[in-house]
Amino acid sequence: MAAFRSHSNGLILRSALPGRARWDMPALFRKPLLAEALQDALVGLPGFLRVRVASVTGRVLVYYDQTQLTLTQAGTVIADTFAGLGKNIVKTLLDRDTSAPGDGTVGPTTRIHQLLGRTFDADLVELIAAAEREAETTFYKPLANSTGHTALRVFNPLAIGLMMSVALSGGFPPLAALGLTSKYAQMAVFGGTFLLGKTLESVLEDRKSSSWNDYAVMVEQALRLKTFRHLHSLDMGTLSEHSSDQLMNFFHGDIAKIRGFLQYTPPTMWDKALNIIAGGTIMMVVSPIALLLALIPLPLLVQLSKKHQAEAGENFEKVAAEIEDLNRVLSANMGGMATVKSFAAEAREIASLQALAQQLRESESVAAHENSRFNALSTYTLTMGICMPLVYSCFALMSGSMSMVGFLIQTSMIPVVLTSATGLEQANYQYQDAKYAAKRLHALLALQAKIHDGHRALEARGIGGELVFENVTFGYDDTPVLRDISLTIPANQTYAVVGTTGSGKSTLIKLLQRFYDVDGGRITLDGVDLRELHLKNLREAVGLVSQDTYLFNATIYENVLYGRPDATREEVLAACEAAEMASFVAEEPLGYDTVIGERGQRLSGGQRQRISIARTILKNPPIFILDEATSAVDNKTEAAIQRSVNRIAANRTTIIIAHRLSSVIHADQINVLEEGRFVESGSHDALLARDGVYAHLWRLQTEARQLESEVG
Ligand SMILES: Nc1ncnc2c1ncn2[C@@H]1O[C@H](COP(=O)(O)OP(=O)(O)OP(=O)(O)O)[C@@H](O)[C@H]1O
Repeated sequence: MAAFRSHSNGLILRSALPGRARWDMPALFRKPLLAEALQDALVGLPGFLRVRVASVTGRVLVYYDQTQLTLTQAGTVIADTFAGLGKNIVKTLLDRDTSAPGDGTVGPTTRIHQLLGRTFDADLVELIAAAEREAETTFYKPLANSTGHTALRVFNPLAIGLMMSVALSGGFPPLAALGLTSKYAQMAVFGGTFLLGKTLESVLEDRKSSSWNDYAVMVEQALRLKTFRHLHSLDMGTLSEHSSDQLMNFFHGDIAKIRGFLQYTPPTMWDKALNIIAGGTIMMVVSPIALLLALIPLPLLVQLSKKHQAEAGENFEKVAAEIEDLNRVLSANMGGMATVKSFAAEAREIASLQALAQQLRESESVAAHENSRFNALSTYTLTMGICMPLVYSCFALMSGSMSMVGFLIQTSMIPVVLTSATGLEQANYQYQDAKYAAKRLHALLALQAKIHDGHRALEARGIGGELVFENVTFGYDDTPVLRDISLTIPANQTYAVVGTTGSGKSTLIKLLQRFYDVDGGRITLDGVDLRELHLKNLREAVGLVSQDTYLFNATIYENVLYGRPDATREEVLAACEAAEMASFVAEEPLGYDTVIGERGQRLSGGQRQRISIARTILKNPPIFILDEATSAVDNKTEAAIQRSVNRIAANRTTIIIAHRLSSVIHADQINVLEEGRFVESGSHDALLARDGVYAHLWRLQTEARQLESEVG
């Protein structure tokens, strides 16, 4: 579709495909905060499927739903949203944006980023530019080292050509004109310069490699930090859409690929470009005809390269996706080795890995074949490029229209120029790799947290602990999980929630910690809606012990200390004592300094739970939640955990979620949840007297216990 211009609303349409359009928005150019604010405001608007606002290029890219919006409407919404950001916000963001580089003018770095963003992949350039800003680094130093190194690499073959011309002909006339007539003196000058040049070349080669490496590593670190920070800003709902393997792949795969690209491609491309410019200029001075002949195959080479890039890009995406699949299977197998073995499913797993590996091998073979075909063709084309000017120069030398000096310089420059136009495959490979990595990272960084931080601070010490669920309704998707439930938990009371599997008990706790927000109704703490509280304050106020509490591959002591990192050793040991850990810690050869393995796998379920309880005791939150913590332990451990829980619950609001009713009989109130609704509430005795759902469950469990003890 033809691009049209519309200056009236500050947007200039650059390209439009069905459902996808890109506009220039000069007001956003080099205004990262403003761009971010506009992007935040556009994401989630009706009809907007994906939005990317790039300050580096000053462009807005939108994928929109054509059934809801026309192109013109999408443009109008963008302009209106920008206008609706509010003059004060825009001014504040503008001030902050422009204050960053100093004087508010467009600096050379930004200009270069903008140019690069329009020439190369905008996602990639923007990511690198953002990382540069964060790491406070630029590519200037490595670029300067590269330039010096390449200049010397061009000069050195030139010096050899000049030495040969002095040896084979009567000397170098410009030097003779300066009074240096002796061939030996001229040779000494060129030889000395050559030696000096070579020495400097190797010094700069070292500097070039190390400065590009330092730059790439700094960008990588900044990207890693940015991604890590962003992941932590996302809510559980958004995070649960990605597997942990996918999340790890952003760090191990994508960010590492961008570093690999920066270490190799820019220095290589810059090196080659300078070689072509410097060598081409020298050839032009010596013989423009020879240069023209050398350039004849270039259009063909460009065509070949374009075709190759398109095919390589497709192959590349396919291979990358297949590697991801393969890694996912590998990682799932490594994590679930015990399950695979217990189902004797090794052969099945090996077969599925083999099938994926075979598919990957075939795709890689297609990609490699395409690469080698391109290499062979481009080398052949270049050889033709070397032959033609060489033959011409020989004729010119024989006919006397080219001097020996000119001939030797010419022949030393032809390979410099033409070899620089080849060997781009690896650089292109790295570029494609980084381009797709940047695309994935951009999609991740564009995800918006659905949970927004509140503005009210609440000191943990000042919290009373009254919790109220008021007509709360919630569903993970369209299916409701909690249906209009209401419950008041007075401060310092212990309330239990019991009910069948899937009735929504854990969901209540997730809402309480604002991992998700309620769809309807509200939850209050001391009368304040949770959505108004600072998330950090809220989560500091809640201590959760659940079956899947994460334990780190560190010592027992360090795992408990995680509850309050500034606690003293005495406080940690007191928390461990309150959690009745002494007996099992004493059996460990290194006591509290025993490393417990990944996720605490060297310990039993009951031992892990006691560490988790000690961690929460150390945290000392005003609200304590126990989610299914005793379901997987024996009676003795359950009794130990129960004693610890009673100690914690004594002076704080406590919610116990349990299947085993024996662990909740002392609760001030027991609430029975069925299909997202509270169906019974009361004390243990009151509920037994009522002879409803709870009494039925109690009888079932009591009979089961009796049977167990008789069999035992
Ligand atoms: N992240 C999620 N995404 C989608 N659905 C979910 C998610 N977590 C839970 N559910 C669904 O919500 C319902 C309630 O789950 P919840 O974990 O709250 O139940 P529960 O009462 O704690 O069950 P259990 O006693 O087995 O732990 C279930 O149907 C479950 O499948």
